Amino acid sequence: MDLSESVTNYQPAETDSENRPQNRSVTNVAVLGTTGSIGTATVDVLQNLNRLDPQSGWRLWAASGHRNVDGLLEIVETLAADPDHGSSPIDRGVTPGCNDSRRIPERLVFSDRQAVSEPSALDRLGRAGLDRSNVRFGPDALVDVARADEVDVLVAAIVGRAGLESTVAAVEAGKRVALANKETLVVAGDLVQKKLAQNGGALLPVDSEHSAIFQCIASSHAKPRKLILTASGGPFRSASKSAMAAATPKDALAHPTWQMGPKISIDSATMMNKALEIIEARWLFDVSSDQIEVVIHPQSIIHSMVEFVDGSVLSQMSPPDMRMPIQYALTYPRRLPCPAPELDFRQPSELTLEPADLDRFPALALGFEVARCGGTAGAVVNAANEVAVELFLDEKIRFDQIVPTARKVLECHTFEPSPTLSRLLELDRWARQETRLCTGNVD
Ligand SMILES: NC(=O)C1=CN([C@@H]2O[C@H](COP(=O)(O)OP(=O)(O)OC[C@H]3O[C@@H](n4cnc5c(N)ncnc54)[C@H](OP(=O)(O)O)[C@@H]3O)[C@@H](O)[C@H]2O)C=CC1
Ligand SMILES: CC(=O)[C@@H](O)[C@H](O)COP(=O)(O)O
Ligand SMILES: [Mn+2]
Repeated sequence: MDLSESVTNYQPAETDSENRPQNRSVTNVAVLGTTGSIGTATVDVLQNLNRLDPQSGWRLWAASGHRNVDGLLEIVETLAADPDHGSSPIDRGVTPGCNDSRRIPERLVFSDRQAVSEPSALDRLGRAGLDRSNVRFGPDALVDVARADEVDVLVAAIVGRAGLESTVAAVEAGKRVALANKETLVVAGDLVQKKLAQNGGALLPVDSEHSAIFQCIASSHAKPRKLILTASGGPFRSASKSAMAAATPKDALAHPTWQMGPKISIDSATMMNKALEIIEARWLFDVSSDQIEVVIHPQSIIHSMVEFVDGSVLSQMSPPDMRMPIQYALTYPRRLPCPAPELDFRQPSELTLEPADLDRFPALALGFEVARCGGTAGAVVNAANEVAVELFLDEKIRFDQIVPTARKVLECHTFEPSPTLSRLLELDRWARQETRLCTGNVD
């Protein structure tokens, strides 16, 4: 089944409500990775939708954090004080506000058990109105949330391979998944696509480039001939190789246009982010690697482009603010006012496009190769990259060692074309160990 078709054929929220338990007009959203950059932007979108969406109500039914206990509790406290959160439009019309218990997420997951061991954290949970029975610990609790009957939409906002199992569980349960966690498709795109076809859910892209492509395809109802991914070029777009070799974590984290978590910020600096996005696009839109191009667009206004068979090219533009693609994945096919700023074409501005430098950014060739190979290649490169990024942030390797290390680990592995999920997870563990070994960082 063509995934782009399954995405565009997805039935909108109006028809969903008939099938929901108790005919709820409130959409229950589970945001995994709530404390992160995408997670907090999603909470802002939900609060805004409750103020503006006359057709439905939105509730953060489940939230998760890993280490940032205070951050998660602050989010719970903010929502508990928001009279619109969790209420349906009927509640808002008849009795403004909703009962307090619905403002508080029904499930709170701390995926790192150790993070909540202090008594002060447990006290604060109680003061926020959380019943201890609603709080779960450990990675298995993420999977339970992703499958829960009450969940209408899962926002997959955990960073890295750690987001894989919960995203797969939601796909298996036939949920609408708003996918920020691109690593899921990098590691297991083929398997996820097959599970999606079997279970009838929907995978809606949150990643800005893929949301842009999806918006172009959805509005033209035609199959694309080519996908043109835009890349900002990151903080080292014009840097020399020697400057990149000497780059510190602080230099590399300073993304010119986007505010993002540390791992994706380093990926943008090496352009491994674009490599991961090439692989993500290959699986999400069921195109071959030959149908994908990358072009540098430093302003991050054109989020990507699609070329059709007649040579027409469509692009999607908006300011660099993730709340727009997040909201579209939640409300598709409806468009609603969004808290993100607007473009102002009355101000002088420049939108430029330039070719990518494959020599200074070897990640791009690696991305195309992995997208072409499929099989076990994505899991291995992803794991090696995740470890190499951590090592760079800990100042154990240089910036310019990240991508060559990922390639080296890929070349050390024996390719398998049709791995199972458990085999991919085994290779993920192997590649992490191999990365530490080949960089001399074994504990
Ligand atoms: N930020 C952006 O603008 C964009 C991000 N994306 C993708 O979205 C995903 C999230 O990115 P971003 O929000 O920037 O990342 P952040 O680092 O800001 O947030 C990561 C989230 O994942 C949680 N987390 C970290 N490790 C684990 C783990 N082992 N198990 C469970 N949860 C964990 C963190 O919890 P805690 O903080 O509590 O430890 C946090 O909630 C990534 O896959 C990224 O590539 C895609 C496009 C744009
Ligand atoms: C916001 C988003 O989608 C990021 O993936 C962004 O694309 C990163 O910017 P780069 O283009 O520099 O990788
Ligand atoms: Mn992106």
